[in-house]
Amino acid sequence: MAGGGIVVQSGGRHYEGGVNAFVIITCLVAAMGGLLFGYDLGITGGVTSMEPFLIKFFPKVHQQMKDDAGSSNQYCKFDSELLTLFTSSLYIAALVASFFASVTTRVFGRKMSMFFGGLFFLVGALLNGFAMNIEMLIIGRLLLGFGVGYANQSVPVYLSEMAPAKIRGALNMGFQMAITIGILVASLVNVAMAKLPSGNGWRYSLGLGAVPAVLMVVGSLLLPDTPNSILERGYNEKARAMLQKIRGTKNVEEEFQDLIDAVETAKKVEHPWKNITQPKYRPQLVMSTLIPFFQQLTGINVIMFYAPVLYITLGFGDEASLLGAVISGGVNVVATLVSILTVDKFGRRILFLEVAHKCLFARLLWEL
Ligand SMILES: OC[C@H]1O[C@](O)(CO)[C@@H](O)[C@@H]1O
Repeated sequence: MAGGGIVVQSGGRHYEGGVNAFVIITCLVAAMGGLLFGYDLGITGGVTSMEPFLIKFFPKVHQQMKDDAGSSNQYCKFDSELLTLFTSSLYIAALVASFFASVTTRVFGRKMSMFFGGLFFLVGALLNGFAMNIEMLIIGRLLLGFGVGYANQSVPVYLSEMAPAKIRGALNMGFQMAITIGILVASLVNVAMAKLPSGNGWRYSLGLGAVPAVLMVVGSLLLPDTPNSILERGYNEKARAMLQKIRGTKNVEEEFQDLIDAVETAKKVEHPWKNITQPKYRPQLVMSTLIPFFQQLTGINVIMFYAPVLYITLGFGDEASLLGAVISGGVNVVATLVSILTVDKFGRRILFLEVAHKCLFARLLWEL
């Protein structure tokens, strides 16, 4: 979901400059972007399985659950379009926002997009945490979706452009790692909050997302725009000065020249959409669209969104279903870590083929 950034590949060259304060704050803000995406994916399943939440906003669903309590038919206990709209409006809003976010990211820079992303996350979390009615819940959730759209466009591009070449790959994978940690943290928060005797646990679960959102807003204000983005907008000298600043050295000529070459090459492409549909680019087009498409179509987000609800409909108790979500989230974190640690050893292709087989096997098992 990148926002059209220009990333220079070092091609084995060793540019000067390493990890410094800019890179560290970049990682922090990026981590918050990933964490918030994961947190908002993972939080609603647990919240919608909390009784006080259902009683307040979805009394009919709660009543239906009570009525069905003794029945062996566990199917469709949570059959409410409004309830599923609350959860899935996140992705609908993210989809819409990503169109605007790509323009903001290109025209106003990555920093601006990250700032907006953080702001959407913040207001969305507050609205949800203080929700008095369903409207506040859904509007809050839509704003969180806008946050996802903006953060997913800008953060990976920002990371790629700020990171020194030698740690660029690792940092990019760190974004996915942060997503999975966010999902796991959400499920742990739900386990703790469901136990609050006040019955207000759902408010804390939904509202706690405001904490990383504040860090993201403040962090993105502290961060500079990337040299690539400044260059793209035509300010060459400013871009060079910024590159020197973030790399902590005056000796950046080689990297700067590569950036200029990349921008020039990008400018020469007159009809990018027409070009990409040419037969010679078919493999790139197919891979860049169908791989993420099918990755989402594996149904992973049914698990991430609804794990506790799924476990409840399978007959688990309230606490066991929240713990089930912790286990799914934990496996997701471990699997991501294993792939980060092994990707360079085995190569992307082997890992990809191995994962495809596992997904197929798991789907077959599920259908049975
Ligand atoms: O780790 C799984 C998670 O990662 C994503 O695919 C994002 O890259 C989410 O859609 C999913 O919930």
